Amino acid sequence: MAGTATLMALKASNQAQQSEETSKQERSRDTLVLVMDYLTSNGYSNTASSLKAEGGATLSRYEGADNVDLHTIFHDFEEYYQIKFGRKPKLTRRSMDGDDDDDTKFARSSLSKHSDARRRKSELEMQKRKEVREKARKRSGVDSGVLGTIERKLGVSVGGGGGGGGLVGSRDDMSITASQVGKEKKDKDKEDDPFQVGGSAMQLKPAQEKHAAPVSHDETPVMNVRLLKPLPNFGGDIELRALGETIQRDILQTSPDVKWEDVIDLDEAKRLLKEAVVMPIKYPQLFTGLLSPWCGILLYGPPGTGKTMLAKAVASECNTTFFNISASSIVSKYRGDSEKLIRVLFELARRMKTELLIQMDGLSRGTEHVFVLAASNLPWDLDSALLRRLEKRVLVPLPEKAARLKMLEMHMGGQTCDDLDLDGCAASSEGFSGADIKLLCKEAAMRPVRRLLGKLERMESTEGLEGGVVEEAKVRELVEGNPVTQDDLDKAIAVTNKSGGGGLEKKYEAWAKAYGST
Ligand SMILES: Nc1ncnc2c1ncn2[C@@H]1O[C@H](COP(=O)(O)OP(=O)(O)OP(=O)(O)O)[C@@H](O)[C@H]1O
Repeated sequence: MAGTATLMALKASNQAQQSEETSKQERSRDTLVLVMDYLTSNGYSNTASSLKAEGGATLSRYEGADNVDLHTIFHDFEEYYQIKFGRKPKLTRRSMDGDDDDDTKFARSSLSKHSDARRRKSELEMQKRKEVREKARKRSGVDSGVLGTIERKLGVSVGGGGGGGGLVGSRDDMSITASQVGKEKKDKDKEDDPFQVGGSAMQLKPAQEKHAAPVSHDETPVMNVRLLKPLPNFGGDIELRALGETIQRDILQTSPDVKWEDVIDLDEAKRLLKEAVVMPIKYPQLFTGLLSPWCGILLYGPPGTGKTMLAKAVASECNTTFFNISASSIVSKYRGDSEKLIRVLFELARRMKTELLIQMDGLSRGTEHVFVLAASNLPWDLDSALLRRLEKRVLVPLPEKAARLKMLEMHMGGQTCDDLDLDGCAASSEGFSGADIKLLCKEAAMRPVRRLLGKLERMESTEGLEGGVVEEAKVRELVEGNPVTQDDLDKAIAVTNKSGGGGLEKKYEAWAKAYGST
């Protein structure tokens, strides 16, 4: 029995050793492949060819995967390090024997070829460093083959001891860093505890910011700044935590301060949102059993029609936390990792107890409930499984004439204007979105300012104010004598193009008939 156990233990240890060896080899191969990709995409084609030749057939059979390159790895490592230690990692250091012009020389040599003399010199230096490092490695029993090749081909010095330097830190550097990491980790463990206030600094706001002091009305309006709890540690999964940080950066920590009245028209959408979020918070007793609140609402329609405004109104009205996650932040930043990002998003939303869940508990009668408000310009491209979960789908259309008139009145209300034919403007701005109307008004209001700027410049020179400014009272007087005219408004309509529906109105309506649910 004892003999069998020993045999099995030996076998297991042998297997572990083998798999470690395989991983090491794969890592070396992957490093080379990524370096080769990097060299090729950065114009070091000769070096890349030599590397390929020297790497042999194995290297030719591989190429970098779609969603990874050296640059991304460095970037992600920097982010991870920044999150963990609150500072950027030091990846390079100035070579002791390099002169101050090295950076310029490097830049120049990146564009042109090295001179022979310089190449010989650097080869000699590299050889010297390699020998030093080899000795050190022999002492520590670490293999040097693959890295040695990379160093040579990159022309990068990977120094041993104190005198090294170059693009990549030496292994000696790494081990020093690692031991510092170990030390810092001990000191930081307390800070990194997700349940300790005062932990990971990035996502925490000082407590006193929670109730920002009111400011005078001409300053930024009072924002209800929220105190976010530190991130959970996601069972120690560093990657998930980093994703969590990304999402948390997209959480609006201030109340967006948009009221229902600020959103013109869109009564159907407002009704549904109130029904789904606002009222269940106020009257949870009414929304139980079959009447449990909606879990997801999709707002769809042309760009600039008020979908984001509606979401902000919900967030302000219910004092909920607003995660504004756009498709681009999901797709571009973590290419290929969008599933993970979504998982973290939900994980985070479930754990945001102080702000979100206490509110959401009201909605979900104690179970962890997250309400999803999605917005899309292209609803027909959405996955049907996702659509099914967005129980209510509301079209947010281009504004009708009456709504356009209200928008024009709202924007032009604060301007010094002649008697403007806003009704006529509303009639001739058919097809404009709310955002287009805002642009149109800005353009109209800008025209008198342009005239004024010329006058102000002339005044500066006649009053000997070169470089100085004309008195505020005088500027105000000039503004009052220079209102927005009907001609300004007409010209603004003429130069402002609709960005809205792009002729898709019929398509939105058809989709609304087929899939809409209000
Ligand atoms: N119904 C509306 N009432 C008041 N303002 C509006 C309305 N619709 C649009 N606006 C104006 O247009 C701007 C852009 O609106 P918003 O960001 O809500 O559009 P959106 O539908 O989310 O656009 P996109 O689909 O491109 O993200 C708002 O800041 C606001 O000034």
